[in-house]
Amino acid sequence: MYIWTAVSLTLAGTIFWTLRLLTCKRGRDRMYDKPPGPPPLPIVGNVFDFPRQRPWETFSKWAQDYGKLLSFLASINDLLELQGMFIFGRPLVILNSLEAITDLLIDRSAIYSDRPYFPLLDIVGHLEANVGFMPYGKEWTALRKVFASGFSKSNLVAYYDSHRRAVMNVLKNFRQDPSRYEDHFKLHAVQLVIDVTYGIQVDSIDHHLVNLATRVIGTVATLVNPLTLILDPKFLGKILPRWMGGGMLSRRIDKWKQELHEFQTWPYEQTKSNMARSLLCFCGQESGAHKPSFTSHLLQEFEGKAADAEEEKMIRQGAAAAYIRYGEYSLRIVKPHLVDSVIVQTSAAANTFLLAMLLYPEVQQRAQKEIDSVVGVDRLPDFKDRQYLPYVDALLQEVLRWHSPTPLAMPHLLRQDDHYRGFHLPAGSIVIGNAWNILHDPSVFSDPFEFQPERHLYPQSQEVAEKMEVFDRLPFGFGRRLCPGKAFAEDALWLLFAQFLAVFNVLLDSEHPPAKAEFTSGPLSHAIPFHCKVMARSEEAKLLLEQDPGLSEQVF
Ligand code: HEM
Repeated sequence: MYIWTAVSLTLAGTIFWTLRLLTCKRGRDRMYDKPPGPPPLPIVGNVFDFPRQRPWETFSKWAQDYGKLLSFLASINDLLELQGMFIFGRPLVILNSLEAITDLLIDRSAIYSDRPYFPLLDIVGHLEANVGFMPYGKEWTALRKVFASGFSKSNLVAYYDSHRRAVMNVLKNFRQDPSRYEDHFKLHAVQLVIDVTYGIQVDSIDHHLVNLATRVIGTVATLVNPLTLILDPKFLGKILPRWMGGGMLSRRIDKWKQELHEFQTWPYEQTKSNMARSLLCFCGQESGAHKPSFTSHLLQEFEGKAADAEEEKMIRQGAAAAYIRYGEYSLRIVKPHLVDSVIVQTSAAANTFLLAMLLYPEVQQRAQKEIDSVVGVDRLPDFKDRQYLPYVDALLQEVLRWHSPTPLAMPHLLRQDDHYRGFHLPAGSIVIGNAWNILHDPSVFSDPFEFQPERHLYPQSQEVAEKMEVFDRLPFGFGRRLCPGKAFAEDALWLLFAQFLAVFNVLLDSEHPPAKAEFTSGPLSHAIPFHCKVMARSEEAKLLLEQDPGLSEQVF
C-alpha cells in the first residue's frame, strides 16, 4: 500500500513538473533549454538513472559524456558541466564545474540557498531546531548569526583546551587498542563537541548525551528519506485506520518530538544550572564550577539584559545545531544499518587520514620529519607550532581533497526561476554542487587519486595557486550555506593529525590483506574499514602520552 502510494505520488509529481515546464512563460521552448543530461523516460523521467553507488563518480562521468556530445552544439565549454535531470518528480541540477558553482551557488546565493523541504522533519520540529535543514529566511539568518558568533575565528582559541583534552584521549585509546580506531575517532568527536558546546565532560560512548544524540540523528536519517518528500506521514497517521498502522505512526511522531525536545533542553538546562551553581560558589554559598562553553558564553552575553524568550530559544537552538553535527558520530556504534548515511564528517576525515598514512608511508615520514625538526621529541606539537608546520597543514587539506566526507555537500534549493547561459532552471529545482569532480579534475590536480600534500604547497600552475583557497573551501559547501564549523573542524583535525604523527607510526598489518583506497556511498562517505598496525614511534613518544595535555586558561 505504502509503495503504491509512493509510486503514484512520484508519477503525479513528475507529471506536475513536466506540465509546469510545458506551460511556463516561454512555453514549449523550455523543454529544450533545460540543461543537458541523460535522456528522460516518458512519465517517470530519470528516476532509474539516479546512481545508487557513489553518485559523485557517475555525475563526473556524465560531465564528460555530455560535455563531449554537447561541445558540438554549444561553444561555451562550461555549459557542458551543468546537467539537469528529473527525479522524484523534481528537477535535479548537478553543478560539476567551479564556474557554475561560483556563478550560481555563490554569486546568486540569494536565490540558491534554500533547502529541500522534508515534511516530517518539520512536523517533528527539526526545521526550527537544526540550522542545516532550516529553510532560507529570517529565522535561519538569526540562528546562523548565533552559531557564527560562537564559532567565529576570534573565539576558536577558547576551544583549544577542549581540543587538547580530546586528542590526548584518542592517543591513549590508540595505545591501548589500535584496532578500534573508528571508535576512538568517534569518541574524540563526541567528547569535543559536548565539551565545547555545553562544558559537559563525556568519557564514554555510553554517556546519556551520546545516546540521546544517537537517537535523534537516527530519527533524522529516517525522516529525510526521499519518500517523505512526497508522502505526508502526519496526514497518513490521521486517515489510516489503527489496524493499518495509523495510530502507530502518530505515536512515533510524538516520540520523535519528545526526543528532540529532550535533545535541545537537557544539556542546555544542565549548563545553566552549572553556571548558577558556579555563581553561588563564587558567593561562598555552594561548591561547584562550570566550564566555559559555547552556551555559557552566549548566555553571559545576554546577562543583565532583559530576559528575552526569543533570544534564549536562539541560544538553545544554536547549541543544539553544533551538537547535532557531532552527535552523528556515534550512530555507527549503535545503529549499524544507518552507517552509510549518517557517519559524520570529522571522524570520517580522521579515518581517511589513517588510511592515507598507511598507503603513503613516505608522506607520513615527511610529516614526522617536519614535526621532529620544529617541535623536537620531548613535547607534543601544539597550535602555536602550526605556522611552522606547513606540510602538516597541507596534509590536512589533502585529506579533505583526496576524499571529502561530503563529496556532494548538501542539496540547495532554487527559490525562483532562473536562467544560466541559455538554460532555464525552474524554481523548486534541487541544486547539487559536485565538489568531488572539481577536487579530482586532473587539469587542476595532476594524478588526482594520489595522496600528495605537496600539491597544496606547490600548486601546478599560477592559476591553481590563485584559487587554492577556493578549492580548500569546497569540501565545506558553498555560498551562504557554507559550513559554519569549518575553522573549528580544521583545528580539531590539525591537532589530531599533528599529535598522532608525533607519537605513532601507522604500519601495514601483514596478517590481513592490504588496505585499498575505497570509500562508502551515501551523503557522508568514509573509508571502508581496513586493518593496520599503530605503534608508538619511540620510548620518548610513549612518555609523551603520560603527560597532561598542557591545558591553559580558557579565554571567552
Ligand atoms: C571535516 C568536517 C566538516 C565538513 C567536511 C563539513 C561539511 C559541511 C557541508 C558540506 C555542509 C553543507 C554546506 C552547503 O549546504 O553548501 C555543512 C553544513 C553545516 N555544518 Fe559542517 N562540516 C564539518 C564539520 C562541522 C562542524 C565541526 C560543525 C559544528 C561545530 C559543523 C556545522 C555545520 C552546520 C551548522 C551546517 C549547516 C549550515 C547551513 O545549512 O546553514 N560542521 N558542513
